[in-house]
Amino acid sequence: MKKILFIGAGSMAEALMHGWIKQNVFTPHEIYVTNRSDKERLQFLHDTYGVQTSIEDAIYQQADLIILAMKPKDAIKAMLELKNKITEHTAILSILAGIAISTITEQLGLRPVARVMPNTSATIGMSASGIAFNAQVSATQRAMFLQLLEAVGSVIEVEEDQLHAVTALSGSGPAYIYYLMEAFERVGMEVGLSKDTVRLLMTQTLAGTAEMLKQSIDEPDVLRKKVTSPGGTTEAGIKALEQYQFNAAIEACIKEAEARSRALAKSK
Ligand SMILES: NC(=O)C1=CN([C@@H]2O[C@H](COP(=O)(O)OP(=O)(O)OC[C@H]3O[C@@H](n4cnc5c(N)ncnc54)[C@H](O)[C@@H]3O)[C@@H](O)[C@H]2O)C=CC1
Ligand SMILES: O=C(O)[C@@H]1CCC=N1
Repeated sequence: MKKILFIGAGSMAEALMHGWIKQNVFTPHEIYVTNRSDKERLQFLHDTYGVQTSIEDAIYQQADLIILAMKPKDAIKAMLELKNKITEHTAILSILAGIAISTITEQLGLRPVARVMPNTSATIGMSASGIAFNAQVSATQRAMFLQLLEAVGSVIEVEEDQLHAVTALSGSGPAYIYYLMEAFERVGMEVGLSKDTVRLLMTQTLAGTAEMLKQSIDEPDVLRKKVTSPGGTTEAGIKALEQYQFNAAIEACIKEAEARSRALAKSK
C-alpha cells in the first residue's frame, strides 16, 4: 500500500486530498495528515474524508511521498522537526509559496523534490498547477508527480524561477476571481437582480468565456471586440473600466503578488 503524508492541514492540503480521493488516485487509508497543533482540524479531515490523522513515527519512515503544506513562515521550523524523522531518500512535494527547492534540500538533505504551485480548484479536479523539479527527481518520479497534478487539473512544467509568476497568476488567481464575483453580486443587486440570479448569470459567463478562450483561435482582444457594439453597453462599461485604471490595477495586483513570492523566498 502507498503512503503519502501531508505536513500541514490547511485549505490547500484539503483541496489536494479531496481531489485525489475523488479521482481515485489514493484511498483515504493511504493518506496521512498532520499539523502543528489543531486537533479539531485533523478530526474534521478524518470525519469528512476518512484520512488518517494518528501519525506514529514509523509513518514518517514508511511514507512514499511527503507533502510540505504548511504556511511558508512555518516551513523552516517544520523541516527541522521533519529532518530526523524521514529516510534519506523520501521524495518531497512542496506547495509552499516562495520557498526554493534549494532551501528545502538545505534543510532536509539532497533528495528528490518537486515544487508545485497548485490552486484550490484542485478540490474539484480543476487546478491549474505549475511544477519544477530538482535534478534528483528520476524520470519515473517525474511522471508520477505529473500524474498526481494531472489528476486534480492541468499542470505545466516551468523553470523554478517562473513559479513566482505562476503563484501570482494561477496560485492566487481563484481569490481574484472570487473577489470579482463578490463585486458582481454586490452591484448586480444594486441594479435590480437577486444574488442567486447574479451568481447563476456570472458563473456561466465566466465558464463560457474561459471555454471560448480555450476553443477559439481568436485572441482575447478580438473576442472582446465581437461583444462590443459601437455606442453600445459594453463600450460604456469598458470606458468606465479604463477611467478607473483597470489595467493599472491588474498590473499592480500581479506584480505585487509576484514580488511577495520573491520576498518570501529571500526571507528564508
Ligand atoms: N491556499 C491556497 O490557495 C494555496 C496555498 N499554497 C501554499 O500552501 C501552503 C498552505 O497554505 P494554506 O493551506 O492556505 O494554509 P493554512 O494556514 O490553511 O494551513 C497551514 C497548515 O500548516 C500547519 N502547520 C504549521 N506549522 C506546522 C508544523 N511545524 N508542522 C506541521 N504542520 C504545521 C498548520 O497547523 C495548518 O494546518 C502555503 O505554503 C501556501 O503558500 C499554494 C497554492 C495555493
Ligand atoms: O496567498 C498565498 O500566499 C498562497 C499562495 C497562492 C495562493 N495562496
